[in-house]
Amino acid sequence: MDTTITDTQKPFSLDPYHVSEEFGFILPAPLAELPPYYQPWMDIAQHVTELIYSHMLRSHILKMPLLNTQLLESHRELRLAHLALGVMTMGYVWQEGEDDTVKMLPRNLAIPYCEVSQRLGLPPILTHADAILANWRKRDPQGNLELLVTLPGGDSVRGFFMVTLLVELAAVPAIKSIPLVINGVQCGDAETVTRALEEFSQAIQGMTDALKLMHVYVKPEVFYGIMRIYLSGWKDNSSMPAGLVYEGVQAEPMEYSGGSAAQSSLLHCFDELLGVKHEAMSGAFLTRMRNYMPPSHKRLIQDISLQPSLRGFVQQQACEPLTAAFQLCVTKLLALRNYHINVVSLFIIVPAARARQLRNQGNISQEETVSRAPRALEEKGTGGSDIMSFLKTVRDRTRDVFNLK
Ligand code: HEM
Repeated sequence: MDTTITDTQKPFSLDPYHVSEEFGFILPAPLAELPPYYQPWMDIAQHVTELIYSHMLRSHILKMPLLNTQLLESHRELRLAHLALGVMTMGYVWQEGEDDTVKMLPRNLAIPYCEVSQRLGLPPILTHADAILANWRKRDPQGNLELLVTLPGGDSVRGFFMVTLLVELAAVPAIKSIPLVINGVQCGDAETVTRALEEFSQAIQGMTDALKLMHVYVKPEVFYGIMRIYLSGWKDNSSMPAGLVYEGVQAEPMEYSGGSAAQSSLLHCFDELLGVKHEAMSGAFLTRMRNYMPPSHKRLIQDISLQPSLRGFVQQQACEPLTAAFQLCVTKLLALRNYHINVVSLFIIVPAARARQLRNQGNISQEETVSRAPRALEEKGTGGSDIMSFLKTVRDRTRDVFNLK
C-alpha cells in the first residue's frame, strides 16, 4: 500500500474555505457597529423587537434613507449589514402576523439588501449564517456571549440563537479532523484515520450535549407561538404564496426559504465524509439549503464529496479499530439526528397539536401563547419542509451507512 501523498495530490486543507481553527464555520469576532454613515440601519436593526411590538417598524423602514452600499468594505462589515438588513426584512414582512403580510419590500431596504447579498453570495433573507454565525459578541472579559441583534421572543430567542451557536462551537474538533481523515485515506494510513474518526465522534457527542441545552433556555410555547414566524420565508409558505417583490430590484416576486439550521454546513460536511446518501426529495431540499450558506462553506462540502470514499477505505482495510471508529461516528450522527427529532417534536409538533385543539374548541383567545402561532406553519419547518417525514427519511438514510457490505 502506498503510504505517501504523491506530488500531484496536494494535502487537503481547510485554509481555502474561510473556516477558522478556533470557531469553525462561526464568523470570528463579528463587528458590532457599521461605519457612521449606516447609523440609520443600525438604529432600526437594534430596536426591531420593540418596533414590532409597537407596530411601528414598517413606518420607520419606509422613512429610512436609501443608502449607498459601496462604503461597506470588509467581509465583516458586509456580514453585519446583511444581518441588520435581514432582521429588518423579517420584521417588515411579519410585523402584523400571517394575515397581513406585504407583497413588496420597499426600495430603500430592498436595493441595499440585494446589493450586499450579491457581494456575499447569500440570498436576501435572514439565514443561519446571519442569525447564528455572525450574530454574537463577548459581553465581558470572562467570555460570556450576547447577541448583536434579536427578534421577538425575549430570553427564548436569545437561548435559541445561543444554543445553536454552542452546537456550532462543539463541532469545531470534528471540522478540524476532516482534513486528517481525507489525507489519511489518501496515504492509506489507517491509524491516523482511526484517531481522527475518534475525535470526530466525540465532537458529535458534544453537539448532542449542547443541543440538550435547548430545553433549558427555550420555552416551546414561545418558540412556536412567537418566534417562529420571524424566521419564516416566502417560499412554500401558504401565507405568502406569490413570494415577495424586492422593489427597485426586479418587478417579479422572488421566493426564498426561511432560516433553518438545515443551512448549517456541519451535517452536510459530515454526510459527505461518511457517505450518507439522501433520498431524492429530502436530498433536493438539503442541496437547495446549500445556496443559503457562505459560498466558501458550500465549496468545502462539494470538495469533501469529491474525495476518495472513506466508507470504501474502511471496507477495504478490514481493520477492526478503524471499522469500530467509523461505526461510532455513524452511531453518534444517528443519535444526534434522533435527539433533534425529539427536540422538533417538543418545540413544534406538541405545541401545534395544542393550537389545533384550542382552535377546534373555538377558543381563539390570545391567552395561550401557542394560539398566536401562524397556521400556515403548523405542518412545515421554517425552511419550508414537511417536517417529520423529511427528518425521519434523513435519519433513516444515515442508518443505511452501517451496512458496510
Ligand atoms: C428548537 C430547536 C430546533 C427546532 C425546532 C428545529 C427544527 C427543525 C426543522 C423543522 C427542520 C426541517 C427543515 C426546515 O424546514 O427547517 C430542521 C432541520 C435541521 N435542523 Fe433543526 N431545529 C432546531 C435546532 C437545531 C439545532 C440547534 C441544530 C444544529 C445546528 C439543528 C440542525 C438541523 C439540521 C442539520 C437540519 C437538516 C436535517 C438533517 O440534516 O438532519 N437544528 N430543524
